[in-house]
Parts: sequence; C-alpha cells; structure tokens
Amino acid sequence: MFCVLKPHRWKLALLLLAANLGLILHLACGELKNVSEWVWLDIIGEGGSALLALVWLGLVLKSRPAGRVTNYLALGLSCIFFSWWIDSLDEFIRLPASITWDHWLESGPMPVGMILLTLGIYHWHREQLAISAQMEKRERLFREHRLFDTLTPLGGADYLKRQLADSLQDSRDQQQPLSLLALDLDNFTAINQAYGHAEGDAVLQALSHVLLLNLRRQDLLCRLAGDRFVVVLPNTGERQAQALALELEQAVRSLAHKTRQHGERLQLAASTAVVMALDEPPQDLLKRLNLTLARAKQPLAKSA
Ligand SMILES: Nc1nc2c(ncn2[C@@H]2O[C@H](COP(=O)(O)OP(=O)(O)OP(=O)(O)O)[C@@H](O)[C@H]2O)c(=O)[nH]1
Repeated sequence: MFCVLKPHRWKLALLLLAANLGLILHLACGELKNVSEWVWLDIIGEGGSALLALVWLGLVLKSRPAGRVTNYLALGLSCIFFSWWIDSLDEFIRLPASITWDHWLESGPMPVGMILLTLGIYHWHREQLAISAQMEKRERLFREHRLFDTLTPLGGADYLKRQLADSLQDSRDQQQPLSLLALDLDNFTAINQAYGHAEGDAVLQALSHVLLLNLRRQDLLCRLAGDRFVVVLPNTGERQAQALALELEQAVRSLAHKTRQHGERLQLAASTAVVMALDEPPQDLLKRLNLTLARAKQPLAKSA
C-alpha cells in the first residue's frame, strides 16, 4: 500500500501539513470544549465524511497511474477532505465570535474541490473511452488473427469470405470491376508422397511468398485449402486478371524450390482460373471460380 502511494508522498505530506496547520490555528485562537458539549451526531457526520474523503483519496491514488487526471482527482478530494476536516474541528474547539476566517477555511475549498473533482471525473471518462476503443481494436485484431492460416502468412478460407464480401460491396459502390483468381498446384499429392508432408509444407510456404511477390499492392492473396490459393483483384477486369494469372503460372514454373534433404529441384506447375464478379453473393462467386478451375484442370486429370 505504502509503496503504491510513494509517488504521491509530496501531495499527501502537503495535505497533512494543511490539516495540521488548520488544527494549530484553531487551538491557538480558540479553547477546547468540554466533552459534555460535544454533539456526537455532528462529530460522526462531519468527521466520518472527512475520513471517507481520505479513503477515496487513497483508493484513487492506489488504483490510478500518476498524471494529469489523477492530479485533478487527488486535488479535488484533498480540498473536500480539508473542508470537512475544518468543519469537524469546531465540534471540539470553540472560536471567539469575532473570528470569521474559519468560515472561509471551511466553505472555500469545498466548491474548488468539487470543480476539480468534476474535471477529473470528466477526463477519467474520456480516458476510459479511449482505452475501450483501443481494447476493441486489439480484440478485433486477435479475432482476425484466428482467421489466418497457420502454415503460410495468408488469410484462410473464412478470412477470404469476409474480405470478399467487403470487396464486392466496394466494387458495387464504386462501380468498378472485381475479379477473382484461383491457383492450384498440379499433382501436389505426388510431392507429399515422394518427399514427405514437411517438404510439401515448405513448398506451400515458398509458393505463398512467390505469389505475394508477383501481385500488386491492392491484391489480396489467401489460401483457400491445401494447395489452392485465391486472389481478390480489386478494380480489375477479366482480361487483366487473365494476364495476371499467366504471370503467376510462369512464376510457379520458374520457382526453383530445392528439397531440404537432397537439395533436389522440384519442377512445379500450377493451373489457374479467373472469374469476374457479377451481382452475386460471395459464395456463388467462389463456386463459379472453383467450377472454372475444375474445367481448367480436366485435361490434366485425363492425361494423368
Ligand atoms: N504438405 C501439405 N499437404 C497438404 C496440406 N493441405 C492439403 N495437403 C495435401 O494436398 C493435396 C491436395 O490434393 P489435390 O487437391 O488432389 O491436389 P493435387 O494432388 O495437386 O491434384 P491436382 O490438383 O488435381 O493436380 C492432398 O494430398 C492433401 O493431403 C498442407 O497443409 N500441407
């Protein structure tokens, strides 16, 4: 408790000094009342309020980081405590009727304290809103993180569907074409069988990097499943998408991936398909893309 309050020791020492000065001033100018004159209800009410203000101050200082907002709150509560403290002193000490400064000491700090406290609470509220917004952003990032593939640095199927829905909406709003490109490795199963699953994983990782390097800034590459990748191409018509697909096929053929065990070069090839988005839901567009890809793969399947 005390080490938490350590950064605020000067504020607390000042408050203690002010409270003691008030007491000394009362003792110097007045005289102690007899116990029979004490009004217990007032003592408990005023003294209890002063004590509670001290507890609030301790809790605020303990739970908040030092800074501007904490200073407002601490100063406000200190003023309120001081007012209640001076108020409770006249329950024990009688001051001559000619003295008026005790009214100033008693009533002056209260409104100042209330204003400072209000300012502090207002800024605390704004601070809390900023923290909540930050937390929400982090939570969203975390949620999106789970939609990412564990093998490649790419989004998975769920992420693709989400982004596709947004891209379709953007393309409708901006009246710009949107195309989708699918790329599937040919005979990837044979690589897994000949060199093992881990080597297959390494191929998929290398492939994802090569594809990323060959795409534009605005394109979004995702791994749909296994050896199938899908690219969302904003502001792209079918011809441009087909040209990009040919470039990607070429890049895959040129990829000189070497196996980890024997350093043997793997001859890779991929099939591609392209569709342009119509006014349709994301799942229909993906279905059309998969069908087009299946048709592109048909000659390969027959020759196998
Ligand atoms: N290494 C590895 N293999 C995977 C992964 N996910 C799926 N696969 C394998 O990828 C292969 C995909 O099979 P297919 O879709 O028939 O692909 P393919 O053998 O390339 O056949 P075609 O596409 O017709 O040329 C299967 O053998 C899966 O076991 C993965 O994360 N890592």
